[in-house]
Amino acid sequence: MQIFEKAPAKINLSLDVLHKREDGFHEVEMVMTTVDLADRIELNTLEDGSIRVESESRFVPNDERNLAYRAAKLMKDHYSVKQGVRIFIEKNIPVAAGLAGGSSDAAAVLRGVNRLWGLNKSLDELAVLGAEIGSDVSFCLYGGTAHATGRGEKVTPLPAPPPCWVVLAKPPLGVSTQTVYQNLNLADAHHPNTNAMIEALMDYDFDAICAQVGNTLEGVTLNLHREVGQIKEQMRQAGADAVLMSGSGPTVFSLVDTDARAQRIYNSLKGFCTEVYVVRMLGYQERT
Ligand SMILES: C[C@](O)(CO)[C@H](O)COP(=O)(O)OP(=O)(O)OC[C@H]1O[C@@H](n2ccc(N)nc2=O)[C@H](O)[C@@H]1O
Ligand SMILES: Nc1ncnc2c1ncn2[C@@H]1O[C@H](COP(=O)(O)OP(=O)(O)OP(=O)(O)O)[C@@H](O)[C@H]1O
Repeated sequence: MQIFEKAPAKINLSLDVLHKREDGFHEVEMVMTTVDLADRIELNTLEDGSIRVESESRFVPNDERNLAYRAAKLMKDHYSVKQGVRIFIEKNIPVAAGLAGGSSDAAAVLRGVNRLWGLNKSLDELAVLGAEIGSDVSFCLYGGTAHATGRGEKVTPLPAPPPCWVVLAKPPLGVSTQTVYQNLNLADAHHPNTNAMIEALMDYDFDAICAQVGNTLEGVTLNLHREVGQIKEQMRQAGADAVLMSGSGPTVFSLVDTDARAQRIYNSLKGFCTEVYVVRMLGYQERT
C-alpha cells in the first residue's frame, strides 16, 4: 500500500517565552499558523518490518536522527506493529529555518502510518506521542491556526486569519533552537501581547493581526546574525504590513494583503538571499 501526506511549514504570529522550567524547557505561549509551503511525504508498507527514510535533500539525515524516522519507530513500538514503512521525503521547506520542517514531517508520518497500518487512532492520541518527538509536533499534527502553551505541546484551535500573502526569506545560515533558548535573557526581553493577537484573530481583523505580531526569541537571533535584521529592514522598505522572525529563526516572514506588494517584496529580496518564497496563509487545517 502507498499513501501520501502533506507536511506544511508553520510560522509563529506571536511567540512569548514566560520562564525557564525545572526540566530545562521554557514555558511558552504562542499563536501559530500553517502556510502553503510544504514537504511531501510518500509512505509505502514494508512487509519485513524495517523503517527506511530517503530524501533527495542532502540536508536531512536518512537514519534514526530524522524526526520522520522517530515518528514511525514510536508508532511501531507503541502499538506493537509488525509491518514496516519506507518514508520518502520531498523536502521543500528550508532546514533549520524556524519553520518546523522536521516537526511537520514527523507529524505527517504519525498521521500517515496511522492510516497505512490501519491503526485508526485519534489525532489527540497521536499528539501525545508527537510531544515525545518535539515541542512543535503536536501543533503540526492538527495544523491550521492554534494557541500553543506548555512547552508548545498543548494546542487549542483558533479561527483562521483573513487570507493574505506571506513572503518568507531565509538567509544562508541555520539556527539551532537550543542555542537561541540558551542565549535568551528574559530580564530584558520583548513580550508580545498574546491575548490581543487572539482577539485580532477572533475579530478577523488583518490590521490588528499585523499590529500584534511579536517574538521574544527574535532579539536573540538578531544579535547572533545581523542578516536577520537586514532582511527585516528590506521587507519593511518594500511595503510589508507586518514583519517578524518565525520561531527561533533565521527565517523572516512578512504579511501582505495585496499580491502586487508581495511581488515587490519578493523582488527586493531576490538579490539578497536565495531562499525566498511567496505563499498563501493556510490557516485552516490542511490534510493530505
Ligand atoms: C521555537 C519553536 O519552534 C517555536 O514554535 C519551538 O519553541 C521549538 O520547538 P522544537 O524545535 O520542536 O523544539 P524541541 O525539539 O522540542 O526542543 C529543542 C530545544 O529547544 C529548547 N526548547 C524548546 C522548546 C521550549 N518550549 N523550550 C525550550 O527551551 C530546548 O533546549 C530543547 O532542547
Ligand atoms: N525530516 C527532517 N527535516 C528537516 N530536518 C530534520 C529532519 N529530521 C531531523 N532533522 C534535523 O533537525 C534539525 C532542525 O531542522 P528543522 O528544519 O526541523 O528546524 P526548524 O525549522 O528550525 O524547527 P523548529 O521551527 O521546530 O525549531 C536539522 O539540523 C536537521 O538535521
